[in-house]
Amino acid sequence: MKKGILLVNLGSPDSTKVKDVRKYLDEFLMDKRVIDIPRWKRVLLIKGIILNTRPKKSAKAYKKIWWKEGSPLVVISQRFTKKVADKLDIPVALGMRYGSMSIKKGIEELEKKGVEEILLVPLYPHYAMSSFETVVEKAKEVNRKYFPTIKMDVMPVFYNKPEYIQVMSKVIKQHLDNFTYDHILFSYHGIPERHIYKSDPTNSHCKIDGSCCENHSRAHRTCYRHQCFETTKGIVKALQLKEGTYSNSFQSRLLKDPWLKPYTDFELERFGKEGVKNLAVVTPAFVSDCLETLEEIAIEGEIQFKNAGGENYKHIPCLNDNDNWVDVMVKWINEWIGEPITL
Ligand SMILES: C=CC1=C(C)c2cc3[nH]c(cc4nc(cc5[nH]c(cc1n2)c(C)c5CCC(=O)O)C(CCC(=O)O)=C4C)c(C)c3C=C
Ligand SMILES: [Fe+2]
Ligand SMILES: [Fe+2]
Repeated sequence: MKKGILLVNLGSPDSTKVKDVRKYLDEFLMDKRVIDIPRWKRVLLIKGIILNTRPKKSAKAYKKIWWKEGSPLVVISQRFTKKVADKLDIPVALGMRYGSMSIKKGIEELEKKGVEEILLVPLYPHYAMSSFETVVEKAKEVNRKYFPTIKMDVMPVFYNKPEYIQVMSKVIKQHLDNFTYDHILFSYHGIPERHIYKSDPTNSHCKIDGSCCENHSRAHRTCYRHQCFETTKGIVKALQLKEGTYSNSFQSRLLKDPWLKPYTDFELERFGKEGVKNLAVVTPAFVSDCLETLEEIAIEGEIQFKNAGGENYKHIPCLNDNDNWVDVMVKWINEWIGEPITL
């Protein structure tokens, strides 16, 4: 069977125009795995309230970080895809969960090249129903509906894989060589606490307390909080970071329900007030820089920290199209080519 690879990232609006941002947010926020409330309520909330104000605010934020080639997330994902493709003998395509570069177009591209078996690679290190799961479910739906003869495998999450920890640690180390830090903040994209309970297959393990994420459980296969903590632990071990010089937080909240804590913006302010002078922030939930890292962390985060008394601030870039990261992805793909994953 002829094999091919489909890399999938989140996607961005087509431009920074309010109408394009509204179209993108409409698709994104109407996803039942992102805003997980009954459909009629989602329609009222998203189409009736959020889409009246959020697109203007988000468009303003996108304008601050947009590149002349387009959205950083899309451009970086394209560069990464090209580098991966150049190192493989099989077709590699890129699709996005939301926006015009759809998963369907990605599969079509592979089908035209005669691909009969696809490895789907969600470009998320951690499992969340609003990231990894929605990509897999969408790809399966498109697969069943439009390409029923194509076989599809899924690359699992890689939050604790030694190669990912190693490449992340190397990038962090390189960026810290010329930055003397007092503290490193590991800021992960947040999710509503409710999503953690919903993704717990045991219905009883996850309590979002001080210990559940430490106690072994099969719930951790789908526990975003546990997986984020494991990524931090792996990097801390690899870089031999000292206790008390690092911590975790969760960013990018939307709406009023409780999200995973502590919240990044509150932590940035607290650090500034409590006398941390030199702060480095790393964002391991994102493999590519995007609105949430370039605007929320690199621009707004620095302002929040310095306004509270901090002095020096550094956002460590994501893996992006780093050559070592490309090699890691190529290694994992080659392992699949040799021995397909059966889920
Ligand atoms: C309930 C809302 C949201 C959940 C849950 C959520 C989870 C989640 N998101 C990412 C990765 C990214 N999100 C990005 C942007 C973004 N996220 C939300 C909302 C939720 N995300 C919104 C509304 C937006 C759009 C911008 C805005 O209006 O704030 C991005 C950046 C996209 C870009 O174009 O650069 C990424 C990447 C993950 C990994 C995740 C769950 C773990
Ligand atoms: Fe998000
Ligand atoms: Fe837990």
